[in-house]
Amino acid sequence: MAFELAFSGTSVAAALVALSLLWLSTRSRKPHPPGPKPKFLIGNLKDLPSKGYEWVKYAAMTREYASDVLYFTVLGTPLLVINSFEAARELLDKKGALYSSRPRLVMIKELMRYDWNLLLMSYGKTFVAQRRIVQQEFQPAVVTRLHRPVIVREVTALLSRLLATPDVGGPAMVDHFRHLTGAIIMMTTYGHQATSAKDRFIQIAEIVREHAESRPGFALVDLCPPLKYLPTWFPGASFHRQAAIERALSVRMRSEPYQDVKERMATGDVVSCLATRLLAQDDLPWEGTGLTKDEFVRDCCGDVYSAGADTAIVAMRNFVLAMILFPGVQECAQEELDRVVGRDRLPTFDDRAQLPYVSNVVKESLRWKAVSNLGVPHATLDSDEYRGGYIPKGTTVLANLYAMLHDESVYAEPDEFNPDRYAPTPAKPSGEPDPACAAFGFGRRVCPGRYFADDTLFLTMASLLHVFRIANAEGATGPGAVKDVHWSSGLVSHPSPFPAMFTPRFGAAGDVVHAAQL
Ligand code: HEM
Repeated sequence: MAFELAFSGTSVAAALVALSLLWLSTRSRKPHPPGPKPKFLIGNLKDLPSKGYEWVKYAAMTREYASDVLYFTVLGTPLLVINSFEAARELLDKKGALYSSRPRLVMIKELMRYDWNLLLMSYGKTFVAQRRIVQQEFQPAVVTRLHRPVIVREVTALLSRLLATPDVGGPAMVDHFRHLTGAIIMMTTYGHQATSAKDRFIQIAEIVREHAESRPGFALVDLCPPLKYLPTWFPGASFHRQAAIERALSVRMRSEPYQDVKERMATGDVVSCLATRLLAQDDLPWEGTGLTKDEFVRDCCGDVYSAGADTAIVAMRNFVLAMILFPGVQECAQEELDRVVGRDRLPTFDDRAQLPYVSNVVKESLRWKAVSNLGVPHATLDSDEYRGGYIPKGTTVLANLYAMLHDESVYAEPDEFNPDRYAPTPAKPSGEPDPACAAFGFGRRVCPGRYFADDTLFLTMASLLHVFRIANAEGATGPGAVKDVHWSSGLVSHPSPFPAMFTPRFGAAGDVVHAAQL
């Protein structure tokens, strides 16, 4: 594990004293779930997988310790890693009330003051109130009525941009998808039309999101919280300066687009969006949160971009990669689209029921490469027991979504991209399980944006497949057509950049897209 902070001998000494006390206070005589034996003071610090692909290494440890849950202590902090659907259902779903908090995360939440954000917020009144609002706003009926028209418009705009620049290098592809998801989220949340991926609000949100997302919980101050009391001038306490910069950015991220929509409301130049709807609502559950109504609405709006933009971009990039590497899948999906949609219009949401194969491509994209391999860490609100193993209060819990979505006993040949696996067979009348039951997390923290995400992914993937043949930069497809793609660690696993080419599949493709834009 790479510490992200510089630290001096003095701060290490201070940390050691604090750790000894912590170590003594957290030792338990009860047996914990299986895992490597902890060492004095540092616990299992050296046993934790590092240097990338941690999810694969945790999955391998499950075989080594013959247990689907693994227990570690890291500098006094307990950590539980869940490697199977069954254990995730037992603990995170069925005992949701116990497993629904988030870890302390000193650097991000206490020093960067990102504690206003739902994704990282610990259980409490503000969490319950904010979660209710975000959940209501992104439930299926609201997504269908309010958000689908925005998705349709922005997906059509993406097709038009790709017709103009069919050959997209890795970074350009990210920009195309960032423009798409950013424009959808900025419009649904603030009624703001983003005209490029360089939009000012998208840019600020991106910087903040990148900082918050990169391996939260693994800065030295997270592993040894008493370090946060070191004065700013103290050798090794440079994290305070870093946190101050990021704190200011985080304030801008949630304040500037919100201020902007309120100014537009004052002049009457505004379309209905999350901010206007919430501000007009009399029964918002903000009381008891310690915030004013204005601050509460501002924070609910701020939640959406930070949790929703990058996740969808990564799912889309993984899909493009799969379409290049598995051309047979691409052809089957295009055959279905030609049959159901024809070649004189674009696919719509109403077509979905007649497009089972394309719908299964969406599912398989979320399974083949999980957007968030280790999910967002949960934390226990009280002690618990699982198969005789004691799990203390305050344990950080990682759900290894990769291990669940690549479990060979659940998904045959899990590394293959095979949408047919979801089709019913005599042996498996319901097909293999829908990966949504893990890809979007668990229990009371399950992703509230999952229906919105599913709609966005369906229309984007169906439309790209309908209009374009997707290939590598030389126009080739098949195994080996893209080499050396790596996935990053962190809350979201980004693939490294790879080039792709989007070539119109039929002569009238441009006209069809143009007609849909009118
Ligand atoms: C492919 C797209 C997406 C994936 C794979 C995804 C996945 C996830 C996962 C794994 C979690 C953590 C769940 C847990 O802690 O157990 C989560 C949380 C969350 N997601 Fe998504 N998400 C996606 C898109 C979106 C979108 C579009 C939104 C916008 C509304 C959104 C909003 C949220 C929020 C607000 C949370 C925090 C919920 C909480 O902590 O209570 N997500 N998502």
